[in-house]
Amino acid sequence: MFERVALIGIGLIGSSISHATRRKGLAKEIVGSARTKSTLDTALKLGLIGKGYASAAEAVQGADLVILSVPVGACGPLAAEIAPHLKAGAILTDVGSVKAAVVRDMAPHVPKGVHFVPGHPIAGTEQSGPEAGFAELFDGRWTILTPEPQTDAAAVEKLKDYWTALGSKVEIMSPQHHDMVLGITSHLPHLIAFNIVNTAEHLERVTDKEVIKFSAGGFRDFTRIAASDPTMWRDVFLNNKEAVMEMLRRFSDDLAELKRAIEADDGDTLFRRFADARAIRRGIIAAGQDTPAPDFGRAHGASPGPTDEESGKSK
Ligand SMILES: NC(=O)c1ccc[n+]([C@@H]2O[C@H](COP(=O)([O-])OP(=O)(O)OC[C@H]3O[C@@H](n4cnc5c(N)ncnc54)[C@H](O)[C@@H]3O)[C@@H](O)[C@H]2O)c1
Ligand SMILES: O=C(O)C(=O)C[C@]1(C(=O)O)C=C[C@@H](O)C=C1
Repeated sequence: MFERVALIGIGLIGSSISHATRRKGLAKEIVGSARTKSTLDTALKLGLIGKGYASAAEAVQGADLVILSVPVGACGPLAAEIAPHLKAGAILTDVGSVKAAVVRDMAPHVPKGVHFVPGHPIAGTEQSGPEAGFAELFDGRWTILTPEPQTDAAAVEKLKDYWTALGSKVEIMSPQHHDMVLGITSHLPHLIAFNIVNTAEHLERVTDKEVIKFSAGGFRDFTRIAASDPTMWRDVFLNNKEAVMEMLRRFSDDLAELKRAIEADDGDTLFRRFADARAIRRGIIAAGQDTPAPDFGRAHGASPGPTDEESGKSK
């Protein structure tokens, strides 16, 4: 499908794209760049890229597909850096979890003749780094593309075909709609997980370690989500502020209703709200949308990559 694919950023998503691209033979050559030499060395050692470059500007030269797989906040500065080096006719895309801010930050740098088609695979795990990726990550999952209406239709179609070949189902929507939907289905759940794990940790000091010792399935599921990369999620919340604030307002209203029901011994309201939620979960399962992607990652022996803080990277 492509002569030369350039991966800028080779963490969980970049490395999974490489695995899935090679699984289907979708590119003659995959090259890449990473921010640190150790990531680049690992990517070369694992065969994720055939050639590694010290800078993104060098990596994109001659590529007919360029994919930014970096934290959302890094997309704008990287677009500015690579813009003069992009090949005419190339497709430029990203995989960021937020779309309106990425379009705002990247689009002004994209040269005429380069087709910018923003994207977001709704598939991931709590792991990060080049060793965390696996070829099946996108199988049966959605990828959302958010091109401007005036974007070259053939370029959009080609990227759609590529994500389909990587295993995804593809849908096209506006960046703003994407950010509202993901605000409630992905961003708010992560905020709640980060918060509940921290609250429990603070409580642990009071209850002398019992919170962790006796933690059951419910809390453990939250700790998996809360193990996600802090840099990635900081950038998500800084860049999808409006939608997340709106969803938080709605969430707080619903939580206040539950709180009032508990205070008032109102069992009917509690039962109704819990039954509604249970029906939604059962509907998701019936629709076959509860796919076990995170377990694939664990089965492949993935381990959490170092956080930027742990590896001493600054932002
Ligand atoms: N993890 C998920 O579940 C998931 C799912 C879908 C989309 N995404 C999105 O994909 C993107 C990448 O996430 P990931 O999970 O692969 O993260 P990751 O931490 O595994 O990899 C990120 C890569 O970007 C590089 N990087 C970080 N800061 C950079 C900078 N300033 N300039 C250049 N390179 C930089 C890192 O060195 C690393 O190679 C993010 O935008 C994220 O929102 C993540
Ligand atoms: O399964 C997980 O670990 C994820 O959090 C994946 C998840 C999600 O919320 O569904 C996280 C962020 C992405 O942008 C897309 C997918």
